[in-house]
Amino acid sequence: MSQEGAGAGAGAGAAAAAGDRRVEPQTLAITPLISAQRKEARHASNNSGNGFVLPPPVPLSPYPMNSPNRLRLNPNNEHKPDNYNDLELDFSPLLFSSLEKYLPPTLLGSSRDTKVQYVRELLLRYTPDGERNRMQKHREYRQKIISNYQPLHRELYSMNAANFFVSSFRDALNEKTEESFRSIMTEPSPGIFVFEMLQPRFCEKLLAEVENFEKWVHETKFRIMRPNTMNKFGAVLDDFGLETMLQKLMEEFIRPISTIFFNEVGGSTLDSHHGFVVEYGGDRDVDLGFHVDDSEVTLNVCLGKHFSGGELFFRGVRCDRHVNTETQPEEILDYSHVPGRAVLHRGRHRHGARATTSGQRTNLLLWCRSSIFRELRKYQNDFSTWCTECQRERNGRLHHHSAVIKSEMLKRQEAA
Ligand SMILES: O=C(O)CCC(=O)C(=O)O
Ligand SMILES: [Fe+2]
Repeated sequence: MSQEGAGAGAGAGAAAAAGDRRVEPQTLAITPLISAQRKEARHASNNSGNGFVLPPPVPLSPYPMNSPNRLRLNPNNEHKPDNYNDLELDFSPLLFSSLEKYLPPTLLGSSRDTKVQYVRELLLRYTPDGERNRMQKHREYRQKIISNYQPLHRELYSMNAANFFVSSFRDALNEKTEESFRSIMTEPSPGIFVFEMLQPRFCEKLLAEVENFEKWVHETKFRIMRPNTMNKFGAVLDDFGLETMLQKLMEEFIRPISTIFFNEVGGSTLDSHHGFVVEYGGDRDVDLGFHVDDSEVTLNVCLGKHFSGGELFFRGVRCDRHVNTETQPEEILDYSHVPGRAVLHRGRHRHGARATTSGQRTNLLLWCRSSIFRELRKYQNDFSTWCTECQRERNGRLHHHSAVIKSEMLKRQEAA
């Protein structure tokens, strides 16, 4: 969660607390390649000034410089890329397939493994050291958990729509049309969608699995990372083996919905996620402050059990620049969780959760991200397609311009 929003106590991104294995897009910036090449060229022509040519400088990079992997400038648009979705990769599978057409021609026909290795090496070269270390540490952390923790319900670890979802949700997802989605949803406030999603049996099993994991953590005294810096309790599902299932949940179920309702924030290109549960009541967290999520689209489903309180409160969608601007009355929405029922909203829709006043509440959260959207966002400063405040500013500018034009025209008419 980003540390934003009035009164928010949120942390600087879940990545910091319980990092996502996939790398954020900023690590793929093209600029370092250009400057590195320039530096090389400068060194190559280095002359000591006394007639002797200096030996080539020792490369400071830990990566061999003899034959660095490169992409072609002109893509081969005829090439049909492989699908990498089923692989456990440290970068988004979408990156591998979309970069494939830029591979050197000799590699285009090679095995998936060869291509993965080539592209991975290339991506790692542009990943800053700190980020690379963090990724490596997190990989080791997950590996340690997965090789020691014994799951309670193995059937949860691979996607099984018939056993996980209620039939109305499955039917709508078979059709994938706006009409079919609207038929199972309500939209109590613009951009907040509510629908029945999880079967009670699935919720029970997932709750039991989380409990079992926490028991293991307690018994082994394993120090786990919490889902984000705001929640002291809860667990990252991706860290104990549920990553593949949750990635499928995002790609096959949430992305089609987001393509229709959240296209302007990368809904159709969601390619990584952070999946976790939050736990309130009893000796767990009480409430959650006002914040925005580190996601483009957030899925929040209540798993149970019995509780009172814990309402979600929403206060309008804002970009970074406008995150602390005031709420308009029409942006206020309070929502009460119901087990099995999902809420889907933009990550930038400001929200929080009120105190769970009795019983216990556990919710499944899937923060869905789009690396392409994040990359493009860096070059923009007007987000009027989704930020209400940018929209208001834009309307103000348009209004002003048309008023100026009108008065100019009047002046000219009077003068004529
Ligand atoms: O407790 C809830 O339902 C909200 C959780 C949430 O907003 C989050 O974890 O980002
Ligand atoms: Fe949130």
